[in-house]
Amino acid sequence: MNNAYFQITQPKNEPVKSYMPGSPERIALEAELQRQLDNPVEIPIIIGGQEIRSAKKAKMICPHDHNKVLGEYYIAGEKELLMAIEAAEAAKEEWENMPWEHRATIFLKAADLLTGKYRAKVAASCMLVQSKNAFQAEIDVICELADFLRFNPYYVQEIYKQQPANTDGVWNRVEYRPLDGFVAAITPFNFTSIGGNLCTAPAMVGNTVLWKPSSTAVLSNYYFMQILVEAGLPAGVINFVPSRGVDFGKLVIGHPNMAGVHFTGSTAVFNDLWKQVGENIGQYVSYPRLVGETGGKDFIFAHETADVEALVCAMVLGAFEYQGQKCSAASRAYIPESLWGKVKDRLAEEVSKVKMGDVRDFTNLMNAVIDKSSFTNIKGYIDYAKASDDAEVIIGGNCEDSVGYFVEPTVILAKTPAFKTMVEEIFGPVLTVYVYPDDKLEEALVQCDTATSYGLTGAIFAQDRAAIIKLARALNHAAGNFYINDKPTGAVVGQQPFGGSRGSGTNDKAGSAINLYRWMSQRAIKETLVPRIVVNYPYMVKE
Ligand SMILES: NC(=O)c1ccc[n+]([C@@H]2O[C@H](COP(=O)([O-])OP(=O)(O)OC[C@H]3O[C@@H](n4cnc5c(N)ncnc54)[C@H](O)[C@@H]3O)[C@@H](O)[C@H]2O)c1
Ligand SMILES: N[C@@H](CCC=O)C(=O)O
Repeated sequence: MNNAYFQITQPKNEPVKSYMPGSPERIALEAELQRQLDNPVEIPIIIGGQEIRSAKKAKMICPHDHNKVLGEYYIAGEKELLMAIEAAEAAKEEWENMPWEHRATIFLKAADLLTGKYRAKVAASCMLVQSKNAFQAEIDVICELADFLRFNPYYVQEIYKQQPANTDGVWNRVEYRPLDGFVAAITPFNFTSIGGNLCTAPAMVGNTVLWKPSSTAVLSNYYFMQILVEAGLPAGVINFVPSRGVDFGKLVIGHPNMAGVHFTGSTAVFNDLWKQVGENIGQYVSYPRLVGETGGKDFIFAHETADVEALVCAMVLGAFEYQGQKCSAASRAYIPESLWGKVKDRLAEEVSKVKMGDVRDFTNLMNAVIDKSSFTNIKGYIDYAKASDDAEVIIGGNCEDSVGYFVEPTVILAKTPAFKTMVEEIFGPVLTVYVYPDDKLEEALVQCDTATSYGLTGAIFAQDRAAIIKLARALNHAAGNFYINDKPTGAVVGQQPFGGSRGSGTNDKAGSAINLYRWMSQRAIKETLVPRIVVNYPYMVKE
């Protein structure tokens, strides 16, 4: 065997393309959107490198035009899930023994395929099936996903370099083994990059994986799976199994060789998975690693010295980009009374300019929410606020689902800081504002810190440095991603490692070394060069 130390150079973030009218990327994307609309597809399950067609299928539609069918996908049932476990187990030995630089190359190549020849295809699929505008699709499934694929191998390399100290005559080494079993990656609808990261991060360090994508994101997730295959991912390393959550839970989560859960989604589902693991705890070969990034009730907190224009811009983009369907979306704001008049007028003015509709109209900032049940849930919160004496819907509030699942950007003014929409995650374009008296800053900070069970993202707006320090301290545990004079969304891999604590997850920071450690199991080796052969301690001599 030839040996050498290889070096992945520190990656750069994938540049975000502009999609200006007439640009090559815009022309390619528009053509691809039409091509996918005209050509419905059929998506197989992928197990052990084979395309599998089960007895059950479901339709994929455009949320902004729900009569438009993009195709169908096959649903893995009990038989297919058991096959996938077998395939992951069969692929494990060869995969974990592959030299790491060869494993890394597969993901680096996938990034280049994604940002190169498949850019338009994958971006268009994400726009159509998840109802994202061109910019939101570009930052998600192209740039962020490529960043995960390039930064994670670099972090793996930096981890593998870490070695313990030696003493005279002893060489201490640590090896970074994959986990002793397979990993279950369960992924949400809202970010294809998260789907791609959750299955590839454990695989990069030698694990094999069952990937359960969300039922409303199968199309874009599948196109990414195809890229991994083209990049050279061996059969069985990642098995693509769209399936019902309950089936996946029952068969996969409780399996004795299940070594880790890599989850992103709602807090309730993660709690349920954790309980299932607890119920099966005596059965596992190893204690499963549980990594979950979950819900949020993310805040913007303004101080009386805040720059109103910057604050309003952050409120609009933070709350309404991608229809508020980001775990990081601003969904509650605390505004001092002295600024509220101006903030309210400017907010109404900016929201009135926001256009909503089909993703093919590039002048739309907003599109549809993901599905009927999400639409009904969001509308329920808005109707609750309309009917309540403790709140007033001051902007938007209309919902219309005859063509697509459209919810207007909505602002609710809450009279109490514990009003339902100030506290519960809605996951839609609804921002609730609580106006606090300027002389009650401390109380408002305590409310912001303690009102919800979450701790994901939050932003403060202030120009006074002493105020920035005070607010940052008071909200120390309220957010795992904390922003000063910026919106609480849009974390970039390699710049703002992402994740929260409290009810928002295990804070194992997606796109960072911390996350990758969770998929490794160290073996510490002590090698003694010339072993001792005398049992007695040196002082056990006759004087
Ligand atoms: N913290 C983060 O980084 C982050 C990022 C994105 C989304 N989210 C959160 O995700 C949620 C929105 O996404 P979603 O609607 O896809 O979430 P979800 O919890 O409904 O679904 C997530 C995944 O879990 C699966 N699932 C559902 N029930 C299951 C069960 N019983 N057993 C196994 N799997 C099951 C779903 O099919 C899906 O694949 C929001 O709460 C949002 O805040 C968090
Ligand atoms: N990482 C994304 C949020 C992902 C959750 O939905 C952001 O920072 O806005």
